[in-house]
Amino acid sequence: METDLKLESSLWVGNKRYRAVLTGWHFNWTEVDKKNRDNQTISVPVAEVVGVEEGRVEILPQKSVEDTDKDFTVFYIKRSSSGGSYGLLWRLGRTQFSCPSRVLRDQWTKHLRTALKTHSPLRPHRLLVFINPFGGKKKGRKIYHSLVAPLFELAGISSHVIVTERANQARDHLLKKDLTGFDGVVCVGGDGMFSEILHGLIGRTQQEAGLCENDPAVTLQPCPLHIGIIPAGSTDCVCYATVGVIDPVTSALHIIVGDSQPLDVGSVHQASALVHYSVSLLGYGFYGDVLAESEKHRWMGPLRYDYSGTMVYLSNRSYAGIVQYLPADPVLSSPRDRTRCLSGTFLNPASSLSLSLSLSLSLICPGEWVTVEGRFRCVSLTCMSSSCPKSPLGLSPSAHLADGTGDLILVWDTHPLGFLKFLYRHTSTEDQFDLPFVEVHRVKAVRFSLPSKRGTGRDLTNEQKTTTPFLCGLCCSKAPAVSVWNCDGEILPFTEILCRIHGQLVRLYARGIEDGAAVHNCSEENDQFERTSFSNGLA
Ligand SMILES: CCCCCCCCCCCCC/C=C/[C@@H](O)[C@H](COP(=O)(O)O)NC(=O)CCCCC
Ligand SMILES: Nc1ncnc2c1ncn2[C@@H]1O[C@H](COP(=O)(O)OP(=O)(O)O)[C@@H](O)[C@H]1O
Ligand SMILES: [Ca+2]
Repeated sequence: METDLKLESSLWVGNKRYRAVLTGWHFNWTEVDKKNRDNQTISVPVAEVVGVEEGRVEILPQKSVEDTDKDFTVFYIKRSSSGGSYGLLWRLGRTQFSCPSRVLRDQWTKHLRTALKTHSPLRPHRLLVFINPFGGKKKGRKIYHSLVAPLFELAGISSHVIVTERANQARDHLLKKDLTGFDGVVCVGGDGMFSEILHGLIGRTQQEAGLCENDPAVTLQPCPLHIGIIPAGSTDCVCYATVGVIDPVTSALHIIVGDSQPLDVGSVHQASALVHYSVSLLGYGFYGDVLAESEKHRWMGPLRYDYSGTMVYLSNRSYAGIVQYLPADPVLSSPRDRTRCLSGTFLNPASSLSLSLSLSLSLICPGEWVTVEGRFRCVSLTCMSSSCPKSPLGLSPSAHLADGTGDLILVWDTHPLGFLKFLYRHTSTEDQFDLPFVEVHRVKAVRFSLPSKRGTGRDLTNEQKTTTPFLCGLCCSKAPAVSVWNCDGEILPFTEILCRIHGQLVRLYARGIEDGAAVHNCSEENDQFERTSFSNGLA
C-alpha cells in the first residue's frame, strides 16, 4: 500500500518550483532553489490534510473556485500558539499547487485522496449536529454556520443539523431516533449541552446492549459514536480539558481529522437508580451553591458564575457530611504526582475488563472503603483535570482523561481567607492541594451521606431547590443545613449519592492537550506560504 501511494514530481507554488513527495504518511514539498541551502521542507502528515480540491480554491470569506485544469489546492492543519491557553490553536493552512499537465494534477489529487482514506480511518463522513442557541453568549448558531460548516463542507462531511428548541431535546433524540449512518454527534454549546449528548449516547448504547444503567455494579458498554464539541457555552470545561483551547475552528478541525480521545465517566446513583452521569464536576457545597445561585441569574450569561461565586463565597458556608471513597491503586498514579495528561500520554486503565470486574466486586465489598466525616467547604469529584479558562490547570491538574479513575477533593471547613486562598490558587500555577485543610484522593468510587437521617431519598422538594435562600449565611443567621450537588452544571435532586467511575466509556473527537514544544508543522515553518487567515471573530 505504501508504495502504491508514493508519488514524486516537480510542482509550482506561485513562481517557485518545488520537489513534492507523497509517501505513505507525509506530503512534503521542498523548494528547488540554490538559495534554499537548508533544503527547508514543508511536511504535512497525511492525517492532517483537511481536503484536496481541483483548481485554485478559497473557502473564506466565501468559497471561490478558479477551475484551472493544471492546479490543485491542498488544505491542511497549521498550529500556532494560543497565547494564554495551554493548548495549540489549529488553523486552516492552504497551498495552491500548479502542475505541468492535467494528467499529473489528476494523479496528485487522486493519490492524496486515497492516502487520506487509508491513513485516517476514523474521519467522519456523516455527523448529527445539535446546536443550543441559548448556550453561553447565545452565539452557537453563528459559530456553527460561519466557522464550522464551511470546514465540514470542505472536508466532504455531510451534517444533519438540529437547533434545539428545548432542554433535553438532544438527549431524547439520541435515545429514541434512528442513528443509522452517523459516525458521530456534534454538540455546539457548553458543558450542560455536552452532558445531554453524553446521556443520550450512553443511554442508547446500554438500551441496545440490554444493560441496566440503574445497577451501579454493571459494566457499561462503551459508546460506538464519537462526540465532537464545538465550544459555545459558559464554562466549556470538557472542551478545554481535552483540546487545550476554547476555539471553534480548532475543535472543528479535530472532528474533521477523526481524532479519538477516550474519556472516563462517573455514574451517579441514588439507592438503586441512576441519577446522572458526570465528567467534569460533581460538586457539593461551594460548587453546588454557586450553581443553584447562578441559575437565578442566567440572563447574565457566563458572568453569572463570577457573580454567584462571589456571593456564595461571602455567605461563608460549610456543610456536614460523611464521605466514603474507594481508593485507586496508588502505585499506578497519584493526584499529587505533578504529571499532566497531555496528548498521547494518557494512562490506560490497567485493563478495562479487570478494572470493571474488581470495581464491581469492591462496590459490594465494604472492606476497602475509606470513611471520613466532618464539615466541608466543598466535596468535589472530577474524572479529568477540569481545566477551563477560569482555571487553566483545573480542579485537579494531574488528573487523567482516560485512566478509569477520578480525583476526590475534600476541602474541610476553614476560615474564609484560607478558602479564598484555595480558590485563588485555581487561577495560577500554585498548588491548591498544598493547604492543611485540603485533601485529594485518586478514587474509583465515592459515596456521600448526611450524618443524621435528615436527608435521605428524594430529599429536596422542588420548593427547597428553588426557594432556599442561598445567601442567608450573609443576610440572616439561618444558613441551610444541606447543599446541593452540581453535576456538570445540573442540580441533582438528591443529597445522598454513590458515584462510580467507568474507564473510557465515551470517545471524543479530540487528542488531549498538545505539548507545544513537541509538535512540528508550526506556523513559523509555513509562514512563507500563502494561507487562509481564518480567525474567530466571535469569541
Ligand atoms: C478568587 C477566584 C476564584 C476562582 C475559582 C475558580 C475555580 C474554577 C473551577 C471551575 C471548574 C469547572 C468545572 C466545570 C463545571 C461545569 O460542568 C459547570 C457547567 O458548565 P456550563 O454548562 O458551561 O455552564 N460549570 C460550573 O459549575 C461553573 C463553576 C464556576 C465556579 C466559580
Ligand atoms: N433550546 C433550548 N432551550 C433551553 N435550554 C436548552 C436548549 N437547548 C439546550 N438547553 C439546555 O441548556 C443548558 C445549558 O446549555 P449549555 O450549552 O451548556 O450552556 P451554558 O454553558 O451557558 O450553561 C443545558 O443543560 C441544556 O440542556
Ligand atoms: Ca480519569
